[in-house]
Amino acid sequence: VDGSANGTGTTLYAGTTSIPTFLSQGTYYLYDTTRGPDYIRTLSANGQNTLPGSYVTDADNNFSASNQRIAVSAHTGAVQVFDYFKGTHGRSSYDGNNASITSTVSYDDVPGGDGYNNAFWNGQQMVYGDGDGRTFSPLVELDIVAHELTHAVTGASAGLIYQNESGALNEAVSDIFAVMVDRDDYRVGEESYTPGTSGDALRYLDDPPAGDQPDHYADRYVGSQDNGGVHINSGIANKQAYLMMAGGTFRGQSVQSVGRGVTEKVWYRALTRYFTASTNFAGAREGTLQAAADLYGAGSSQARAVADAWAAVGVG
Ligand SMILES: O=C(O)[C@H](CCc1ccccc1)CC1(C(=O)N[C@@H](Cc2c[nH]c3ccccc23)C(=O)O)CCCC1
Ligand SMILES: [Ca+2]
Ligand SMILES: [Ca+2]
Ligand SMILES: [Zn+2]
Repeated sequence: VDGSANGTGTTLYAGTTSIPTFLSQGTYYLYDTTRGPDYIRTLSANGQNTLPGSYVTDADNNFSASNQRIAVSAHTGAVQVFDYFKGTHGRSSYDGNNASITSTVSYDDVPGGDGYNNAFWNGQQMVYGDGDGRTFSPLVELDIVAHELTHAVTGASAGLIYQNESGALNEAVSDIFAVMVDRDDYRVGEESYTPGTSGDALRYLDDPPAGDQPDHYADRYVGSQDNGGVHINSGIANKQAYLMMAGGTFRGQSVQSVGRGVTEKVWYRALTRYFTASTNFAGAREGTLQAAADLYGAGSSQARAVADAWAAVGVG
């Protein structure tokens, strides 16, 4: 699928003269067999809640209908995130072993009513709602796809338990790699969040409080909502990563910018080699410091930036 804006897509069967037996000749699918996994594929639940749903097809490979464009967005996003983890981190799919990837769009509309206002990784595949048109338009933008597929990477590596501090770290890892893939901003959800309002986003790594999140450990949520605030306290680690990327002086602590390239390498190495299921924010500081020491040396300016950014958000 070339994923061009007008929704055309060329499904690739490179390397195979015949297509998978169950796909019909002369019909186009969002089904990519060219990157290592047996398939990266995108289907539709057609508003129902049965997964994985049915293939989204087109006769002339011009996926221009609105339902097709939604599917193309999720599909090209999945391919781009696959390419990111492979190209930048040498990871072949979310499990490092070319696991196939399935996405399903148009999940679980309210019967005769609004689209589902969320998206998720269910342990096996990515699932996207069409949104209600007020809070969200279809949640298939690149940074949300990257957020969801990163949950799969986390699940196949650190396995950070999805509650309290380890859950907030799980969430932050997904937001951090969301902004690494969707490289032109530090925000998550800006394309699909509140279609009637421009300039806002679901979350802001540069300014977590703009998304009702804390940006300092002293302000962490300690209640039981949202699995102990996993989408709330992620703001603390999100801000730490932002300060590594962009630098700045925050609450009196100066941090030297190391850029997105160093930040993504440090956080990827920490996630895949040092974080475990129960890693909390203190553990995340240790893991990112160790990763920076491995990559650049314990006394390096990069390691210093990691420590300063954690200090700025009140950890360590
Ligand atoms: O992956 C995640 O962390 C979120 C998964 C939420 C979910 C979990 C379990 C079953 C169903 C849905 C989905 C996203 C999320 O952050 N959801 C938040 C914010 C949100 C989206 N839609 C909502 C509707 C109502 C309330 C909050 C929300 C949440 O579920 O809290 C990630 C990027 C955008 C959507
Ligand atoms: Ca973004
Ligand atoms: Ca908006
Ligand atoms: Zn998440």
